[in-house]
Amino acid sequence: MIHMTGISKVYKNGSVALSDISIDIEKGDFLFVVGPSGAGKSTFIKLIFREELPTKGQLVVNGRNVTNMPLSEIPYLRRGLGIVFQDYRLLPEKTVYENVAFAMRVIEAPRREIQKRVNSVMDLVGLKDKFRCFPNQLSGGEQQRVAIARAIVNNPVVVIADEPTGNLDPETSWDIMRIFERINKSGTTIVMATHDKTIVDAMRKRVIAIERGRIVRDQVKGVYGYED
Ligand SMILES: Nc1ncnc2c1ncn2[C@@H]1O[C@H](COP(=O)(O)OP(=O)(O)OP(=O)(O)O)[C@@H](O)[C@H]1O
Repeated sequence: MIHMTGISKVYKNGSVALSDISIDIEKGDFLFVVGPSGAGKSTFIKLIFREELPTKGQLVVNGRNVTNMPLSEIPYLRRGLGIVFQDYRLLPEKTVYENVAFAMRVIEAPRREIQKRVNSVMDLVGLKDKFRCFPNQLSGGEQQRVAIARAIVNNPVVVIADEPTGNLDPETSWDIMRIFERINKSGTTIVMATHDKTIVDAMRKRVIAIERGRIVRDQVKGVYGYED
């Protein structure tokens, strides 16, 4: 599903974000990426959706070699991925319905199919009564639900999330994590960078810890492993 071999990332200013990372993430995995601030977690996530290119190494995502991918193929790579950010990144001038439907319009799905699918994912995230709202009329937790609905509307094989509960209170964070767990139960791979110790310790999923750009721990039913 996602295979990294000897991946390093050095930014233009000389910052070494990742050094010689190798990891295999398989279909259905639920992977937490933890580690101190500045360790390389966001860079790890950004490489997967080709927001950044590795400086060295091989990266294959959903059977596509990301390392030497022409720019014209990036949209096809991203169609197989759902991406969720800490700050939601919804389109402010579009309604909730349009924010979610937009991802399907881009791939020119038929109108009826869009309606059916948007209904179904909005149901899954528990937001059916907010179709006509604009993002600024929603709470942070609700906005993140919309962002998750948008991420999964095209049935991605992998959902990657960078600190999706970073701006949310503990109770709302749990609501969001239960949605991710449901998505994972249907066979979708989840890769999530997080600083949320309580959630990681309670969920006992696969955990990798990154420190100074290296994977220093890879556990099957892992724990957060750092103080808050
Ligand atoms: N665009 C960039 N240009 C230069 N250096 C960068 C860039 N993005 C990240 N870095 C550097 O790369 C290193 C890893 O950063 P990264 O954002 O991946 O860490 P992180 O583990 O996600 O941190 P946090 O938990 O604080 O979000 C840091 O030293 C950071 O300063």
